[in-house]
Amino acid sequence: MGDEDWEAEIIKPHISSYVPVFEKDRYSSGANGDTFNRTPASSSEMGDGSSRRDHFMRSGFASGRSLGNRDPGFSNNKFEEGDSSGFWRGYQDGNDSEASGSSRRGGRGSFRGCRGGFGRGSPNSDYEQDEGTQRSGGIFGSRRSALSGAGNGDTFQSRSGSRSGRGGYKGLNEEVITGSGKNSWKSEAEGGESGDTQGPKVTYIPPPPPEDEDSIFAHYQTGINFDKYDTILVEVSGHDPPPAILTFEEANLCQTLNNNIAKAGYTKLTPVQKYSIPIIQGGRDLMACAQTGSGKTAAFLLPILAHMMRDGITASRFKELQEPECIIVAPTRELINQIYLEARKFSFGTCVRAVVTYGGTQLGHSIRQIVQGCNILCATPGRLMDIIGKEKIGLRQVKYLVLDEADRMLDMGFGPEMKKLISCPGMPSKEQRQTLMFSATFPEEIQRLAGEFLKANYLFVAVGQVGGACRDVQQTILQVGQYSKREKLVEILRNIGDERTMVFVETKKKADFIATFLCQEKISTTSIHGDREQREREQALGDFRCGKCPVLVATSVAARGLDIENVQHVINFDLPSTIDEYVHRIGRTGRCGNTGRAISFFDLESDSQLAQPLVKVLSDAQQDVPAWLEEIAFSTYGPGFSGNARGNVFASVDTRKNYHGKSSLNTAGFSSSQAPNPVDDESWD
Ligand SMILES: Nc1ncnc2c1ncn2[C@@H]1O[C@H](COP(=O)(O)OP(=O)(O)OP(=O)(O)O)[C@@H](O)[C@H]1O
Repeated sequence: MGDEDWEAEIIKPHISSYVPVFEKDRYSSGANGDTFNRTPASSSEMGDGSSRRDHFMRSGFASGRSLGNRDPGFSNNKFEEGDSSGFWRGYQDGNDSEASGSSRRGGRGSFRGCRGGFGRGSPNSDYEQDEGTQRSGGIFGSRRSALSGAGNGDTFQSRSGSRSGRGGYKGLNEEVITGSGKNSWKSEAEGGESGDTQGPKVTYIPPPPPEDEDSIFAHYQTGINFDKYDTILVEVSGHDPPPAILTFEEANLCQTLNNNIAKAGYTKLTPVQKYSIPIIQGGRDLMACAQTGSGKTAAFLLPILAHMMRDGITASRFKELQEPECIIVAPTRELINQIYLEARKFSFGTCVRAVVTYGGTQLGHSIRQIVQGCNILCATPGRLMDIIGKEKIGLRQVKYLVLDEADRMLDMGFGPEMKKLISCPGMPSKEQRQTLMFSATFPEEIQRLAGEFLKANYLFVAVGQVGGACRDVQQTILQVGQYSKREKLVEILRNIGDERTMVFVETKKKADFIATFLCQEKISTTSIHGDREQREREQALGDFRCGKCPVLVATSVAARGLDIENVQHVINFDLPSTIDEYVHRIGRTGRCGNTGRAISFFDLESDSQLAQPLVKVLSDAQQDVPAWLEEIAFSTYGPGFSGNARGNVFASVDTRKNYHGKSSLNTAGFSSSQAPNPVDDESWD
């Protein structure tokens, strides 16, 4: 079946009339609606459709694979709006369960353009992160990927047999807990290499990052609102915080670090950096919460590197067992790789060696990198435990443990693994190491869990509203029913033109479907989600980054941390189930003082539970709140709800205050909550 035939199958309902007209940016630096007393951070190519299509076929998503040649059952369903028996309806209902998947599986096997996930056994949603999210419940043994290698035209490959055969498959890409001792951590990669399981061998070796200085220090420009960061209120709580610094000079970094900072184009500290750098340099544990895109990565990397240099760190040598001084963990592969590149940049010209390891890549390759020397290990959790289990990494020298996207690292998905990590033999106790947690969101319950990882006197830094959205993102919420979403999406994307846009959907299969659909519409698109091979994921991200594919359809795997230049729009085709997720997703635009736009499709049928927190996020960020959304929020939560009132939607402050603290001003002039007896070490279980 030719492409034309495929296109003919997409039924086009009438185009709805409303397309948001993007106003001129209307960032307001006035009163921010924050009801807390805080101090300001500063006291002082694709032209025509056919080429887009061609490109789509060449690279990234579904590349080289037939968009035709589909299963008759699938084509019979025709993606018709409202066709309740069809595939479209099937996944929109979220019934992705294994039980209901048999008919879809047939369709999936031969529908090669729209790969991945049909009939996958995750109920309701294929929400995924790299590792761990779905490590319990119904997905064991149910995962199957579809096509391999981008651009190679490969045929469908199911991995489900081998995975389910291993038993206890607990992650999307790696890890099986087999039960005992240090060897209980097994990965897909390990299975393939050690031969003790039947898993497929993971052979992907990521290309080495460029070595030339220009590439290492390549950066994008700060935006027009960068200076407005200074007006954001900052609150520090905890006992005896050190004063903030105002300039890089005050950080007293060594010359090499200063050179690297200058080469990176940093001239001025962001608020989270002003407060976090002295806290970390002072040896304190830290939980820092600051808006997306405001420089949290450098806020922990710079003081750690400064300490390492101050301590006269020596170049680590080839050894079978490496003992890094710093371990950084993050929830997704792409994010940890990005952090690694930042670490490499700031440590340029020093003897500090950073190494990255993450799932979906050949374990042997990671080990070869590690044994050559490792001062800073950047890792995703599953792969980290693998490497520790293989006795390639020892923990005795760990002085700094960093959890980026810390709320995610401590939640149900990764929390148990993080707990295992800190209980690993050799890991210094929390009193003996420095533990640093960073995120843009920090729900109260997660803050309490964090106490187990942090010294009792840790400091809490809140830049702006904890869990609040970046104000440089213009947010628009549109009421769009599920059967009108595709048309609305196309309408908006045509209006946007070639500006870089991330489209978030809720499931992996929908990511594929929407990417395929956009391709049909001659909009050059690629996709990233957890069922794609790592090679494909990196290819997709690369094509998006360089502008070859201006549209990236993504699941939540791309919601956090990714720092991609020039992402001007985020579209929530599906709203996420939590407001924190929403905040992270829209934070892929409007970074580092640049402006961005986010449009979200609000489906009355499925999104009403998000109305209240959405109203709050919008009003806190001084965005227009649609009257209809307020009405839904009121009707859902009753007359007591006030969109502007601070509800219990976020942890608006350091949770220790709710129990012990009283606010006072410290010498630096910022509010400091006295917390002499902060969080007790609550039992995790
Ligand atoms: N002081 C600075 N001056 C100029 N650019 C900076 C500065 N600090 C950070 N940046 C740049 O700002 C961008 C965003 O930084 P970063 O990715 O660390 O944000 P983040 O706060 O971790 O975001 P997220 O919450 O989405 O993870 C990066 O490109 C980074 O290089």
